[in-house]
Amino acid sequence: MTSLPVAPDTFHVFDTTLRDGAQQEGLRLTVADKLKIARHLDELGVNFIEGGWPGANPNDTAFFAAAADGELELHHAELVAFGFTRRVGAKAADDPLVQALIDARTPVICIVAKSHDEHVFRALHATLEENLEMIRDTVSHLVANGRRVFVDCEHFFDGYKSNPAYALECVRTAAEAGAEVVVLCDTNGGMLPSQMGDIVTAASAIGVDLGVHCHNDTGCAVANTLAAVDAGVMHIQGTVNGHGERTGNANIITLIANLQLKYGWSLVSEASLREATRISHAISGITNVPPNSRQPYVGISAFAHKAGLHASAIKVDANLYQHIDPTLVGNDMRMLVSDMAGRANIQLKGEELGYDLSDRELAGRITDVVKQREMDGYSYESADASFELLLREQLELGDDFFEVLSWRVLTGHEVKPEGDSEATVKLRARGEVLAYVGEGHGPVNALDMALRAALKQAYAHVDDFELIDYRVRILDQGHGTDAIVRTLIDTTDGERTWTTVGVGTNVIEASWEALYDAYRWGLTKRAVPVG
Ligand SMILES: CC(=O)SCCNC(=O)CCNC(=O)[C@H](O)C(C)(C)COP(=O)(O)OP(=O)(O)OC[C@H]1O[C@@H](n2cnc3c(N)ncnc32)[C@H](O)[C@@H]1OP(=O)(O)O
Ligand SMILES: CC(=O)C(=O)O
Repeated sequence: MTSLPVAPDTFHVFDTTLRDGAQQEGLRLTVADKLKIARHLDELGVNFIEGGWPGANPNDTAFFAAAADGELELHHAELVAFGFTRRVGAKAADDPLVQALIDARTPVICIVAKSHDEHVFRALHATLEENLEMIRDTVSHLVANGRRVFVDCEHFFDGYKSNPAYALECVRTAAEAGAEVVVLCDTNGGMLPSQMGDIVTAASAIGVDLGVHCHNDTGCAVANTLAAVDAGVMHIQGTVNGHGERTGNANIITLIANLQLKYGWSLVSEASLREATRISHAISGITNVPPNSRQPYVGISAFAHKAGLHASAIKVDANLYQHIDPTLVGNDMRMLVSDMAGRANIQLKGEELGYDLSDRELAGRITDVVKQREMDGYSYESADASFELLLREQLELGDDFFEVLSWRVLTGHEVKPEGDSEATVKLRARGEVLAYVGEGHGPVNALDMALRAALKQAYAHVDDFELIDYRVRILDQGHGTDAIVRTLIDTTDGERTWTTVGVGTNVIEASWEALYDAYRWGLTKRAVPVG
C-alpha cells in the first residue's frame, strides 16, 4: 500500500463559498448572508475566506466595506478579495477593478489570470506576451500596495495539455512578480485523478508554492484535489457543500475530513471538525439550498443503516459498517426501519428510542409486522413516530389517551374565510364523549381543526401541536384515482418535530391515519391532562 504524504507545515485551506460557490445557479447571497457564512467558515477553521469580487457588483463591494468597517470579526481565517488581472492594453495602476481590490482592504488578494493559450487568443483577444505582462503588472502592483497575492491560473490543466511551456510560463511569471501561491485551476472540471499528478509535478519544478482549484464536472473534484495534494500542492480550494458554478466545486468539508481523518493531518481543531455537520446544515439554511442527505461525512444519511445484514454486524460493533466514528464530524449513526430490516435493525432502533427489544421472539414478531405493513405501503424509515407507536402497540403499553368514535368531512365550493371544508370528530377522552366541528382550507385542515378542538378539552397542550408539512405519494401509479396513496405528516410542538405515516386507497383516510398518529405520538411524549 502506498503511504500517504506528510502535511507540509504551511498547508492552507482556502474557502471560496462566497465567491465561486455563489456562482451556483439559483444561489443569491445578500451581504448579511455572506457575513453569517463567513463566521461559520471561521468557526470551521479554514485559513482563507474568499469573500467575492469587489467592484464587480455593489453587493460584493458592500460586503467588503462591511467587513472592513468591523462587522466581521474573524478569529482564525483571513479575508480574501477576488478579481482579475488588469485589462488588455491598460496599466494595473489605472485599472478601476484592480483599484477596487485594493479598496476592499483585505490582507490577501486572489486574482484570476489566463494560462491557456487558446483562451488568451480567443477570449482575451490578446497576445501571449501581453497576457504575461498583465499578470506581471497586476501582481507587482498589488504587492507594492502591501497585499499578499495569490494567482488562480484559469484553465491551467487544459492549457498545459494545449501548450505546456506557456502554461508553465504563466506560473513562473506570477511567481517572479511576487505571488505567494499559484493555484492550478481545473476550470472546466474535466480532469481525472490519474491525470493530475504529472501536471502538478511539472509545475512544481518552478519552485513556487502551488494550490489547486477543482470543479466537479466529472464527479472527481475531491479526488482530483487529493491527487494534487499527493503530488505536492500545499493549498486547496473548495466550497462548503460543494456549491459552485455548474456541478459545483470540490467540497471543502469532505476535503478537510479526508485530510484530517484519513491522512492524519491536523488542519482544523478536533472541536471544529465536530462542528462540521452543524456548519454544513447552517450554511444550507442560509443559501436556501436543501442539504444533500447523501453528502459524505455530514449528510443525514452518511451513517444511516437500512439493510438487515449491516444492522446485525453493527449490533456487535458499529465500526464493522462505518468508515469512521460519526461523532468526529458531529454526525450520528441512525438505524432505519423498513422491509429490508432484520431483527437487529428493530432491536437497535428500539434501543435508540429507549425500548428493550432484546427478546428475540418479540423483535422477530415486530420485524414481521413491519415487513407486512411496508408491503401494504407504509414507510417507517421516514416516519419514526408511527414506528414508535407500532412498537408501543406490540409491547402493549396501553396508550389509551383517546378513542375515536367517528369522523367525517365535507368539502365543497363555499367561499368562507374559515375555509371550504367542514369536519366533525367524535371521540372519548378521560371518560367523556367529545364531539367537535372544525372548519378549514381543505379536508385535512378541517379534520385537524376538529380533532384538535375535541382533544383540547382533555389535553390543553395539543394546542401547541402544529402541522408543518404534508406530503402525498401515489404508490401504484397505473391505477388512476383508485390508487393506493401514502401520506406523511410532520408535526412540531416547538421543541421537537415528528413524522407519521398513513396509507389507504382514499387520500382523506390515509391523511386521517397520519393525523391520528401525529396526535397520539405527541400525547405519549407529553401526556399532561387538563385540570
Ligand atoms: C473562472 C471563473 O469563474 S473566474 C470568476 C468569474 N466571475 C465572474 O465573472 C463574476 C463577476 N463578473 C462580472 O461582474 C463581470 O463579468 C465583470 C464586472 C468582471 C466584467 O464585466 P464587463 O466589463 O461587462 O465584461 P464581460 O463580463 O462582458 O467580459 C469580460 C471581459 O474581461 C476580459 N477578461 C477575461 N478574463 C480576464 C482576465 N483574467 N484579466 C483581464 N481581463 C479579462 C474579457 O476578455 C472581456 O473583455 P472585453 O469586455 O474587452 O471583451
Ligand atoms: C478561478 C476559478 O474559479 C476557476 O478557474 O474555476
